Parts: sequence; structure tokens; C-alpha cells
Amino acid sequence: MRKMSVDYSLYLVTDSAETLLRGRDLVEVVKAAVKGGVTIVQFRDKTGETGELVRVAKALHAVTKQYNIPLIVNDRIDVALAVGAEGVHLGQDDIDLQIARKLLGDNAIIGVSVSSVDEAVRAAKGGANYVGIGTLFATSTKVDTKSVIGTAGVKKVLGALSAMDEKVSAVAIGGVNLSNVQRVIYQSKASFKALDGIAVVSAIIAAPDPTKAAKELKGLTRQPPAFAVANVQNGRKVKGYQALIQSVPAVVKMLGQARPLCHNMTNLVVQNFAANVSLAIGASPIMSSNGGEAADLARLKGSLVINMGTVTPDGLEAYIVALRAYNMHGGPVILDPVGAGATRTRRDAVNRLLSEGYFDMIKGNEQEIKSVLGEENLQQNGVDSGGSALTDNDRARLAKKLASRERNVVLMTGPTDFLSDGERTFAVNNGHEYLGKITGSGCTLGTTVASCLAIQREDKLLAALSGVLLFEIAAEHAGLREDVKGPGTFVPAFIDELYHITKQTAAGNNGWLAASKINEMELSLEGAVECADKSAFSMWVPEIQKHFKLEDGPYEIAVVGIESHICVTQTTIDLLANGHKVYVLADGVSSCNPQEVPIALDRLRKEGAVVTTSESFLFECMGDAGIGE
Ligand SMILES: Cc1ncc(COP(=O)(O)OP(=O)(O)O)c(N)n1
Ligand SMILES: Cc1ncsc1CCOP(=O)(O)O
Repeated sequence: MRKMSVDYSLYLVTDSAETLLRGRDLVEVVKAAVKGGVTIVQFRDKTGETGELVRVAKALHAVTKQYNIPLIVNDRIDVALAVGAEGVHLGQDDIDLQIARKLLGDNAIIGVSVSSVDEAVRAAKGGANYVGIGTLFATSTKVDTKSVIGTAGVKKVLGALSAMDEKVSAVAIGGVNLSNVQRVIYQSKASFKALDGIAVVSAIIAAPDPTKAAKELKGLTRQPPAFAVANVQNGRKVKGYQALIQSVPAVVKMLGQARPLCHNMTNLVVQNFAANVSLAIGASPIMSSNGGEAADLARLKGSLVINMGTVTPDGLEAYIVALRAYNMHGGPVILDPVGAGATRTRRDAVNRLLSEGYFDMIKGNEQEIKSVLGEENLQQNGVDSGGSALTDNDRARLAKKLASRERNVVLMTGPTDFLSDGERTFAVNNGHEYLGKITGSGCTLGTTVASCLAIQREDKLLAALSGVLLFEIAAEHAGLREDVKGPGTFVPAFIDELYHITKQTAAGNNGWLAASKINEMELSLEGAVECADKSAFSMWVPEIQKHFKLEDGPYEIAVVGIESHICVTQTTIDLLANGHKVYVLADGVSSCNPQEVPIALDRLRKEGAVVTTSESFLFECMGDAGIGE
């Protein structure tokens, strides 16, 4: 087989099912698709006789050769050899990778289907050129699939592959189409590895115009999704809450100026309260659970709250229509997975929603967030939050874990609220006990935060923080009023205070923010205090490894130590090999023989570590002069 360089960006996998081809000739469909920009083709026919398979494969190869792209044959090494195809694709139950390599030679492109980290690591170690990660979303094209792993599963596999020495390309497969391809690429991305491409069957084979479908898919693979555009363009985020908090008044002020639309698909219990809260803070509410009008509303540059408080099968379908419409226009969407862990119906609804679209923010109590994370052994009682056995750090970690998995912002509510975008995590300790004694306080917090998101899209964590502080400090003001005697009188006073704070802020009076109680959570350092006795030169020993699990990271780790050429070198190389980002602090390392130091630092730089100084590192961590420390 001849060696070929491969562009995996748009991988077409064929299917000869009549339901997809509808009387058209497969070779003609593939020809049209390749014209549209497909970069690699896999011939996949599970039923044909060998002679017929060879005939079609030959015809397909004539097409791919014309465009200088590879032809891969699914499962059948004999067919690949017979036509001189560039490679094969093997499933987990197909012929062994080593045997295939022996039969096909070093130049062959061999791909392996994987659905877990273990399978991916085995394929990479076994010398696969690429892995097909799936099944991403349930699809009628493959009904015998063993597991549907979503973007979270793909991301886990990519994270593990990024930590390996073996370089292996990766595509995701299963249910990818024009409406979700950008989200799939965006949400699957692990810290140090993104997908090399996407693999599709029906999105091209069943398309009325395969050239157009391929062209559109390819175009979309090169652009960030609409909901990420502002984020991506803005680049670096403000670090540290003191710097962030200075931007809160501008967000609150903008609410009154822009009067953003806040579209609520929410439960019957809170509709009136949520609409009043929206109006009080200057936003423009619309309470509509009708999926049919979501497409029109999504054009109005507002935000959407999907609150699952009273979810029904029809309601769920309407949420999905609206979610897609807002995703398409880049309008922010918040998921409030009310009672997510309470019933199988609600758990399924959450999973379905997460697979159908992108949520810029997920807001829920601890049990709801755990349920969205898919934590085992969880049975929530009703839709209220119940008690927690977790420490603040554990709870903050939950919020951070979900935010980095979904690549969004998570607001986990409770006596202390935790906000995270996966990089920055804050605890907010504002609010009033009466918020826990009225119905709909969580839901209306969702509406408040969604209104802020509508006008602050670049930094979604700032939007969340602004909404939380506005809402909870207003509650504190209301709770202190003499006319408030209990939860009943609290509600109207609370709406008044939301209104007053918004007005004051518009007039330039930001004094209310002095009441904010925020802590930044330093989660990567917390809990990693460990004294490990060791004889190994590297510090990458099990006692340390357990604090830096790749699925919770990858971590950014600073290394200092006495022998730059021994323990510092070996620890750094191990950390890099395990997928973490390493800063070696040049003024924090030495050597018994000083000549060793520059040689070791030079080597570590080449290995991929950032060699810097302690002062530079610390200032980069802080990011802003507003930080007290
Ligand atoms: C690129 C790519 N990835 C995954 C698969 C699935 O292969 P497999 O698990 O062997 O299932 P079948 O294709 O045989 O149904 C693939 N074909 N291509
Ligand atoms: C072959 C295969 N393997 C996992 S899903 C799948 C089929 C993907 O088809 P579609 O792109 O039509 O969802």
C-alpha cells in the first residue's frame, strides 16, 4: 500500500442501505460528496458478497484517487488488499490490529473504533493511525451500538490520548450533522487535544445534494459555533474576583439600557414571579413554552431559560426546538434541571437535552448538579435540595468538573453558591434565609442570570456572578426592611429591592456591591498537600498521582526542587507524559553541580515544559493588579 498523508477533517463512511440511497448509485453519491470536500472515504457495506464488494470498492477507489484522498475499507482486509485501498477500519470485535498491520504493512492507514479510554489507549499503543470515537449520539444508522458516550465521553478519550507518546488522530462518529457539528467539535475538545475530524454517514449519504452537504459540513468544521464566537474572540478572561467584581456594575447597568429579552420556558408555579423579577431588573420577559415560536424569539438577541420544573414529553420536544434555535443564533441558554435526580424521566430528559444542544450555563442545587454529572447512587427526594455531606471544596469541585466537561458555566446553588467556568471557580456567600422559604427563588435566580447573560456574552462567568450578586444582595436588603415580617412580605420587598439596586447602579451608585461575599477557590492546590516518602527520583509516585487525575484536569503544575537534572527533570517529564501542563520555575531549582542547571532547563523546554521564573508565574496566576494578595 502506498503511504498517504491524511486530512481527517471530513470523513465520509458509506452505507448502501436503500433508505439512505433512495435509488441513487453509491459511487455517484460518493463522487458528489468528494467534490464537496470530503477528505477521506470509508467503504462500509455489511451485507455484500465479496465479489460485489471488490467491484464497488474499485469504483470508489477510482474516485478517491482522482482527488488524492484515501479509501479505507471497513472490516475487510481482503477487499482492501484486492483493490489496493489505503487502509482499513476495524471494530472492537474485528480482526486484531497487529494481524491487520502485518497483512497490510506499515504504510497502511488503520483505524480502530473506540468508546472508552481503555480501548483508545490500547489502539494507540497497538499502532492505530486513528481512532473512530463513538457512538457519539444515538443514530438509526447503527442500531447495534454498545455505548452512546456523548461529547463528554469523546472529551475523556481525547484527554487520555493527549497524554500518550503515541500520536494518533481522532474522529468522532454517530449522529453528527449540520445542526450539531460545530458544537461537537467545540464541546469535545480536551485541554491539549481536539478532534482531527468528524465522521458521518447519513448527513451526507442521505442528503438530497451530497456535494452541498459536504461543502456545508466542511465549512462548519472550520468555524466556531455561534454561541462561542464572542467567547473565542475575547480570548483571555479576567482572573481574580476583585477584578471581575469591578465589571459587575457595567453588566447591571447594561440590563436597564439594553432591556434584553429573557425567554422563559418555565414551570407554571413560578411564571408570574419570574416575569416580575425580570421586569424589576430591567429585562423584558416573555413566558412561552411553545416551541413553534422559539425560532422567531431566538432572533431577538435575548436569552432562554429552560426550566424542567414541570417537564412533560411534549414540553421536552418544545425545549429541544427552542434550544436548537437559540444555539443557531448564538443566544445564550440556561438549563435549570429542576429535580434532575428525582425520577428516571427527569434524568432521561436531562441526558436528551445535553445531547441535543449546548447550554451556556447549567444552574442547579448540589443534587441536581450531581445528577447532571451522572454520579451513581443518587436518589433525590422531590425537587428541593436536601442536605449535603460535602465540604465547600468538594462542592466547588463538582461545579468545576461539570463546567469543564460541558465547556460552559455552572452555578451550583445552596447556602453557599459555587460558580465555575472550569478555569475560575468562586464561592458566593450572599442571600437571605427567606429565599429558602418561598417558592421559585432558584427559578427566578435562573431568570436573573439569563438576563445578564443576554448582554454579557464574552465572559459568561461574569454574567453569572453579576446575576447572583444582584439577586442575593437585593434579598439581603429586603430581609432587613422593617416592613418585611416573613416570607409573604419578603416577596414584594425583594422585587422592589431588585428594582432599586438596578436603578442605583444605572445612576452610578455601586455601593450595594460592598456587601458581596466572594471567595476564589484554589482547587488545583487544595487537597494536593502530600508528603510522600519515596526512593524513585521522580515525584510522579502513586501518592501524588492520585491528586492529579487526568479526568479532573489536565492540571497546570509548577515544579521546583533541588536537583534540576534529576528529580525536577524526571518529575517534569512524567507530568508531561501524563498530559499535564508544567511550569518549571528556573529560580526555584538548583543542582549540586551548577553546570547541570541550564542543560536540564534546556531539555525540559524542549520536552514541552514552560520554563519561567517564580515572579512571572505568580503574576500570571493572579492576572490582575486588583488582587489583594
Ligand atoms: C471512522 C469510524 N469510526 C467508527 C466506526 C464503527 O466501526 P465498528 O465499531 O466496526 O462498527 P461498524 O462500522 O462495523 O458497524 C466506523 N465504521 N468508522
Ligand atoms: C458506523 C458508526 N459507528 C458508530 S455510529 C456509526 C454510524 C454513524 O452514522 P450517522 O452519521 O448517520 O449517524
